[in-house]
Amino acid sequence: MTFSYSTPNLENFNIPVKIFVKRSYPVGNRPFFPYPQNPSEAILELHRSPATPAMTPVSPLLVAQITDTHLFAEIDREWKGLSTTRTLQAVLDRLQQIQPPPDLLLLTGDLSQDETPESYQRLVSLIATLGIPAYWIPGNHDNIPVMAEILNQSPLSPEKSWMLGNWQFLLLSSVEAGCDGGRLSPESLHWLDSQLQQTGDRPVMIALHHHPLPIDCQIMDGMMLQNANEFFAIVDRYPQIKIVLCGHIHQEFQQQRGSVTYLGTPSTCIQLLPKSHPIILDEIPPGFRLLELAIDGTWSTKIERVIAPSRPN
Ligand SMILES: Nc1ncnc2c1ncn2[C@@H]1O[C@@H]2COP(=O)(O)O[C@H]2[C@H]1O
Repeated sequence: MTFSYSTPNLENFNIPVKIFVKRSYPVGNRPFFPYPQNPSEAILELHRSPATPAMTPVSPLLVAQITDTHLFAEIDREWKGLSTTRTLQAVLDRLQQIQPPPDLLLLTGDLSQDETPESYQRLVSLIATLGIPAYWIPGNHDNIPVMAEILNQSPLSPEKSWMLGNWQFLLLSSVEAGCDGGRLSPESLHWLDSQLQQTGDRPVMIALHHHPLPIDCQIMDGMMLQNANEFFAIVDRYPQIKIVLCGHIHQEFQQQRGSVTYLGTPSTCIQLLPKSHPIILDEIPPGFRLLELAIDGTWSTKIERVIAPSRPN
């Protein structure tokens, strides 16, 4: 949980103070220390220890990834037998139960199925109920100009590079116009490299829609990141990169490549059977990913799945 304060009493710090309160929510198996849950206690703590760097977080971050929501303009319109709005709602209901709530939400593309302003507007309204800062990247099903115009309202942010909890987050657009497969343009690869040069030795998480590693599914692998080798050539030069996160594959995936763990995440709607040829729909319920990121660069993750009513209750 993050409390942000900028008060007259803290003028001597001369910067807005972010206080990271140790959480007790056990995503992984690490024990957590008790710490004030009340912002005023945390402020007192800071006053007592002015030598403590004000921006130094002391707690792991909790990040939630939701992906491939495939929303339509119409709430009850179904895609392959599921109302994508209702399955997303079930995921958000579960996220709302998590206490303390996640520190940030990553939306990793294919957010609309019909590319309508209404579908993106609904996404904003649904996400807003959580009150969690959210960041997004497009997928191959998205209409980037439409989404960029609508997904710029609080709590959604247009930022694609930021630091939180000592971690650097880099969100990459891997969409190639008119293609289902992904590609990082020369400009995007250059942008990634230049961002990484500025991160020092802070741990880094990169997110992009398309999967850079094959998942042993012929059709999906035909739509993976087409120039993954150019991506790896950069990633391999920065040992501080810990995690590369993707959507697109509608299934759980985890594979190590060098010092980096590549993670794929279930969609909030339909699921694909891993290693299926051709593509086969999986009966397993929709889901999302939680990641806990510690200040020292260690991390843990898990998938949660939710049972979603396909019709209104
Ligand atoms: N988040 C991002 N993902 C992919 N490419 C990016 C990202 N941010 C910037 N770029 C690329 O970097 C370029 C910088 O110059 P431009 O803004 O003209 O165009 C930008 C994109 O091509």
